[in-house]
Amino acid sequence: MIYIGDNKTTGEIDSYSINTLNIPGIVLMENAARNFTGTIDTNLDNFLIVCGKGNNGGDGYAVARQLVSLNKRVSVFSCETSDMSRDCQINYDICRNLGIPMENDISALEELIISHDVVIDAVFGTGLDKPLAAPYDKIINNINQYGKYIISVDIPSGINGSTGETAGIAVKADRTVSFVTYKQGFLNYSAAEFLGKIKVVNIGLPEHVIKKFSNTVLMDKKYISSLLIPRLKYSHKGNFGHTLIIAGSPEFTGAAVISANAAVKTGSGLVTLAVFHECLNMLSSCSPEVMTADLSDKNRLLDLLKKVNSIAFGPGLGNNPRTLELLKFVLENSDAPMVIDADGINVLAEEPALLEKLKNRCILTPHLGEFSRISGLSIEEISKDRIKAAKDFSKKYSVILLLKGYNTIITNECDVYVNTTGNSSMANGGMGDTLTGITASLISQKYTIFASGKIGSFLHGYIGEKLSKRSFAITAEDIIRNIPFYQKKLFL
Ligand SMILES: NC(=O)C1=CN([C@@H]2O[C@H](COP(=O)(O)OP(=O)(O)OC[C@H]3O[C@@H](n4cnc5c(N)ncnc54)[C@H](OP(=O)(O)O)[C@@H]3O)[C@@H](O)[C@H]2O)[C@H](O)CC1
Ligand SMILES: [K+]
Repeated sequence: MIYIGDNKTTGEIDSYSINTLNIPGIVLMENAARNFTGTIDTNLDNFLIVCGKGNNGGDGYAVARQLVSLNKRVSVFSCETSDMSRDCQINYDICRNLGIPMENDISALEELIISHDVVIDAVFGTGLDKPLAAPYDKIINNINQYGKYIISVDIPSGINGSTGETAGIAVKADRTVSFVTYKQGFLNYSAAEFLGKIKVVNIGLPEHVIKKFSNTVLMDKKYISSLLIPRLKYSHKGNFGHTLIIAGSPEFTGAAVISANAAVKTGSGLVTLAVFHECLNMLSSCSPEVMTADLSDKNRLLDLLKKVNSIAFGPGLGNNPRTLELLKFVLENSDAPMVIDADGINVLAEEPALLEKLKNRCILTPHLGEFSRISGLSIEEISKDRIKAAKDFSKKYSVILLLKGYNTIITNECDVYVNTTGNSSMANGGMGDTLTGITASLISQKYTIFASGKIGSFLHGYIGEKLSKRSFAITAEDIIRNIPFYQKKLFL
């Protein structure tokens, strides 16, 4: 499992390992350097390692030695040769003793970078604490301008590991090999262009140690598979629940159809789509398994509200008083767990008092704009720290919050899960409606609301990613058609 942490987390893990576990810092550094070196393609050669004076630089010197021991050609550029951290000094001295070519004259840097095939950036890691000034601005500019292939140690130098902001300028890495945790700042969209391909490696610490300091996790296939509930041979449709989808309006019948079809394909025993009267004759593209209901028939609706196992509310309903009234009616007459999306969220933003009624029974699935409306925070405020914004909201209202976007966040007040599946081939209308249907369907099948959000977002993005290998744009219909196949794959 990959945990997410900020600069403070690295410091805490470091000091716990050193002071409580009695692992000397130099051992941690050695493990970091060895595991970093292990990720480097064995065909690469001719490395220039650019080292700062802190422990990130120390990692760099240790990597230099590791590479030399693999018979690679290695040179080192030292940004500073005084006032180094203790472990940095030790590894610097070893490099000198081994006779590794070392340079510290900034006027030689450009030529050095040009004459090497790979630059390893070990200037700053989690200790970057101020804007960059000379000579570091020049060093980083040179790396970016002349580096043919750049691998950053822990963090691209110049990026703040906690916030993802740059210190004015930052290394644009082709690869980043990060230690122990995936840095929280990497989730900030502004950091994306600097990171390249990210890999997280351990420094010899068991998972239970890392867990002490982070409750934020990057979901992977193995984790999602561990959440799945196997279907018993003798189960029948009653075991897989009844999902009620309340969605659609004359302009947006598609949203309703998509959610309902996704719920069917995800395996809900029964699915009923409840729409306004004027939409009923527009549902020809609904999968034949979907039952329909007329929202103006209050008795039928009441009956459904009492017996269904989950309710998806919102896609395509319209942001208007009729939707708000309907939401109030649903909340007053049902205790079923709910997925609230799209216009369901928009009307909640108009009447925040209603949020009280969602306590412990609801997952909200806003995109950034919807989240801004319902939380009262600006998009800029949210973007600065999406995890914190999502967690605070979830805590305040006791709801599960699934904040959609590149690196979707799912949180239940204290634990945070980040989903990295999905890509821009899925950036088209109907994707959110699909996720809503999938999530509600999972809840009906006895998954917890939290697990449904996690599995739903992973599965949805996973299908999109797989299909995008052979298709340029992926539609909601493409996703829905492939749900059962990839759901099965997750069980393997
Ligand atoms: N548990 C782990 O994950 C381990 C990580 N390791 C590596 O250690 C670094 C963090 O090392 P640290 O020494 O804390 O910090 P840095 O090396 O990133 O940088 C600190 C030095 O940089 C100077 N600094 C900071 N900002 C600037 C700036 N803008 N301009 C110039 N100089 C700057 C700072 O100087 P000060 O004067 O501010 O003190 C420090 O000298 C982590 O990223 C990993 O790579 C361990 O190796 C193993 C355990
Ligand atoms: K670095």
